[in-house]
Amino acid sequence: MLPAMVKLCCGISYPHLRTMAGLQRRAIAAIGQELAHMQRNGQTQLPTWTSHMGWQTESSRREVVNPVPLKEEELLYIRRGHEALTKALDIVEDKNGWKTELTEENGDVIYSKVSGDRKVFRLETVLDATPEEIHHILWKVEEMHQWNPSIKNIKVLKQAGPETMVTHEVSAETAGNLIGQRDFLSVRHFSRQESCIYLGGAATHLESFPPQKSFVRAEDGPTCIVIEPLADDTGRSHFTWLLNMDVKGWLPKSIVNQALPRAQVDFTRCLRRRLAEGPTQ
Ligand SMILES: CC(C)CCC[C@@H](C)[C@H]1CC[C@H]2[C@@H]3CC=C4C[C@@H](O)CC[C@]4(C)[C@H]3CC[C@]12C
Repeated sequence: MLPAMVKLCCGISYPHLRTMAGLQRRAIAAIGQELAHMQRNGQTQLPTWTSHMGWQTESSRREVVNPVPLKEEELLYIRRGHEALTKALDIVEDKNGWKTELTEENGDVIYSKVSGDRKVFRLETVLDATPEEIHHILWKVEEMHQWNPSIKNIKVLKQAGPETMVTHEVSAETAGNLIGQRDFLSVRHFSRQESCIYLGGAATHLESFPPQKSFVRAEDGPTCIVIEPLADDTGRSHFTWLLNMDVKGWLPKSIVNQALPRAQVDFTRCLRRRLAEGPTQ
């Protein structure tokens, strides 16, 4: 029944899909990835025309020996990851209403705007590394505290396929951090469209990991990082990062709205330094 429904929907929507642009395309790509997962696990068969949509995931292109079927719960996290990414891209791609918050000498520019009930920040900069190199470092979340003093510890609690994970993140209690220590429970998801890399994330819940007394649980997201290669063939990338965070606790908005763009600049400075060190095994 489900495969038949999928086929029917695909057939009806094909002409519309071909004429879509921008964000709509990305949303469709996200749905496509999910279908690709289902297909890989033998849960459904896609019609042959879908091969034109670029819906194969990186891992489905590789030879999978003994693929482990994804559980219901894992599919749920993958869906949440997609959703977070799509929502965050919606925010960054809406060009209206942004104002320049700060401009750094190294080229970082942070823009802000009010989205929903809070201010969100969009950092734009150029990094001296390829999207692959940046992604490689950012996806190894458990190593992030080694090069970034604003992070105390990150643990991967669940892996849902190769592109999605649930993580517990603890920020550090550093002198510059006016907000204080926070912990986060997030779903993190990545997707690749040609040479661009998209990292999305949002706060989530795990019954086995409720908020703890020792931390104020903050909520990150919907958030995203977009990494695109520069067109000039220099191996550099354009880096866009949407910080959309509810830090919780009782803090005046003015303090929070000063600390967040600072945290973004600090994080990016550390990322630059880490990239300059090159790959480590
Ligand atoms: C100001 C205080 C409360 C928070 C400061 C630390 C902030 C900047 C830290 C805490 C958790 C961190 C995130 C943890 C995990 C990831 C996933 C990774 O693939 C990209 C970076 C990203 C998205 C980090 C960005 C920076 C981050 C949001």
